[in-house]
Amino acid sequence: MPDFATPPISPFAIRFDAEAATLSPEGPTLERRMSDLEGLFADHDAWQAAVADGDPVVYRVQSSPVPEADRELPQSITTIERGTTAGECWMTKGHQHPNHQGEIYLALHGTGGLLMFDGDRVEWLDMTPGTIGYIPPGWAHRSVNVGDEPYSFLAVYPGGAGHDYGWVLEHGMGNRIHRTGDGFALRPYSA
Ligand SMILES: O=P(O)(O)OC[C@H]1O[C@](O)(CO)[C@@H](O)[C@@H]1O
Repeated sequence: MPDFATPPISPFAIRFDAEAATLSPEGPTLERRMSDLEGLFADHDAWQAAVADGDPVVYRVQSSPVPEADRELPQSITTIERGTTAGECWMTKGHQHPNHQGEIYLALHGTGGLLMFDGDRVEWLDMTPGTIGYIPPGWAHRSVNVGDEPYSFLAVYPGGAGHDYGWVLEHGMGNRIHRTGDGFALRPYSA
């Protein structure tokens, strides 16, 4: 499996294939299965049943070789499979940057959304191919697949930003995203 490069890194070109949703050269690929999303779906029994029933891959993150190290600027492509758990759309875990730094996402394929929460205000951005979603410092962020096919997006973020998953478990994300007969709906977090 490819590794991250070790700083100091010499300048290099990264081939971005938006159609194939790939970065080349490749760094590591992270796979998140249903079991990795413990405590995040509202219906714990449905989550547990999905884990028992094959523990499906919910999303994959393919990185370039640029590491998550201070002052570096890593990139990755995340692909979230289509699916729901008790009606809740499949999504990333979501995280806060512990030292509050911004980030951008560029939607590549499928239909998704970017849910952001600062502990008080909640924001939702529709993400369709070509949309850049800007995540300001201090906003926890989660991507959601609300469409009928896999949803892919490119992320570019400060390497020292970090991932605080505990913040999301403690504070929630403000809303939950449910599939409905004709699309999707944002519902209060407790629902
Ligand atoms: O870290 P999470 O919440 O599982 O989400 C994965 C996504 O977030 C990132 O860590 C960037 O914020 C990417 O690598 C990937 O797009």
